Amino acid sequence: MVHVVLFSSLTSCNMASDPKQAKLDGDCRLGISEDPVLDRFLCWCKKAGIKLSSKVFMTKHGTVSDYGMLAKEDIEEGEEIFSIPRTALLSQETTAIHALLEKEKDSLKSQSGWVPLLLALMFEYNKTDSYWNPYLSMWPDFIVIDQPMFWTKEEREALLRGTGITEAVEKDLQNIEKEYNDIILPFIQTHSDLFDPEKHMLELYKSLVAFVMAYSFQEPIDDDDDDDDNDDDSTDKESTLPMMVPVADILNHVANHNANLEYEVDCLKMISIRKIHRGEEVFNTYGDLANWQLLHMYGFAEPYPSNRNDTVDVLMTTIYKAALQAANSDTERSILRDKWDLLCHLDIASNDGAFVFGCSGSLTEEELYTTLKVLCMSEEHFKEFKENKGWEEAEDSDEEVMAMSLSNEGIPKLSFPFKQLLWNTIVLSVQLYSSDIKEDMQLIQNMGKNVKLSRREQWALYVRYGQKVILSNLLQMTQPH
Ligand SMILES: C[S@@+](CC[C@H](N)C(=O)[O-])C[C@H]1O[C@@H](n2cnc3c(N)ncnc32)[C@H](O)[C@@H]1O
Repeated sequence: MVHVVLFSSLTSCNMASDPKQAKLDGDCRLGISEDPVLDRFLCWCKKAGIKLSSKVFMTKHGTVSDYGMLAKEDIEEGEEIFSIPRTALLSQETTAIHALLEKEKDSLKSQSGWVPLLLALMFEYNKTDSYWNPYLSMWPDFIVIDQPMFWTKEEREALLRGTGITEAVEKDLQNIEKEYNDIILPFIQTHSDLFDPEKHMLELYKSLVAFVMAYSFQEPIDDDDDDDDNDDDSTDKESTLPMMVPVADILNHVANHNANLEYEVDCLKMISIRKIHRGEEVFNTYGDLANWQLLHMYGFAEPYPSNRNDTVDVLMTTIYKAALQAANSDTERSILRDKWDLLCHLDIASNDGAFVFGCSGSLTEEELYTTLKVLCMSEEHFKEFKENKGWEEAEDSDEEVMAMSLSNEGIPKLSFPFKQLLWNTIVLSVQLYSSDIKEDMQLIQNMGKNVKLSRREQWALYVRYGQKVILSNLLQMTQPH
């Protein structure tokens, strides 16, 4: 059962554009705070129809990071903590320039799919009388998050080499610049009555991208709806539009979260998924994210070992490299090249893909199992495999068997050639980092004692160490006797 505890209805709200003025209009607020910017936002929330349980409050004090939400009374499992009507969501459909964005939609298509929302944010942010002003004013200039894209290249190399983040950031930076020059700049120059090209610079755009990366939401696609549509592929949605969800985006994340966002027809609701005690922070989940993904997109990582979703990516090309290194002749190397090309052709492996390992084994077991099997198979078997373009109905293509074989229980029981290849692959992967596991372990153990680290160094350490622990366990499991 859902218990709803709402603020009693208060007097009408004067949306003062001066934050200090809002303090005087305390009656209209959806809660009380000592922060005039937050007060003004709370006032806006009430007017926008957002309902907040009287058992919680928003604050910058006592949270894991800046704004967050704390419980001032115990909250039972299944209680509604707040609800947001869909009209209070900021997206390309609710911005004042939605008609223009719709008209120009073909020229605004981009790889990220974020361009219309980013333009909406740019427009609303600079419009002093924007309906969304009290919301967006919470993050002046959007300079809030310290994602690695804002670190120097040298820092990224020194702290994050081997983690997968440096490559992801390089791609992001290239895409941001390309989208800005190819799509955003021509658009704002054409619409100079709405946008000031002097104000809308690449640097602001980069901060906005970072903001959308860390604060926007994407409604999950309902698989049941797809099933109901059964055969009609034309109705299949690839993804939903990104949007800003005021109040929900105040919540911080931990893997062991205590609340979940539910998407209903008219509104979005944050519901507690277990008892939250008075004084505890209300935590949402941003997804089952590994520490490297949290640092890349949100600029933080969970302290080791609290992130149960932690994973490490092993580059697919590393397994190929390991197989080539173990080959004894040009003929063997040439067969391996054929095998690799076929795996890529069949979309089982790729030159920029990765095998993912979590705390209990492989999370990409189908790809890994097939790759191990093909790379280790005899020339005759490979000929057959090639002629069939894969296995039609091989006994061990069964998903459960593969998952079992590549779990932490299964890996030590793999055949010798599989284990040997996996071991060689992990040895090469470990070498990609700029520090070894012992150094990182000592840093973790001495943090707060004789070791003082900056925030960036700390986050990077949690990412590296978590990954190295998974790799080191894999080394033990695959150790050739
Ligand atoms: C959706 S916002 C949450 C609200 C944010 N704390 C604020 O003050 O605006 C996401 C950002 O909050 C911070 N954050 C969220 N969870 C965190 C955590 N467990 N530890 C440290 N920072 C966190 C990160 O900076 C992240 O990019």
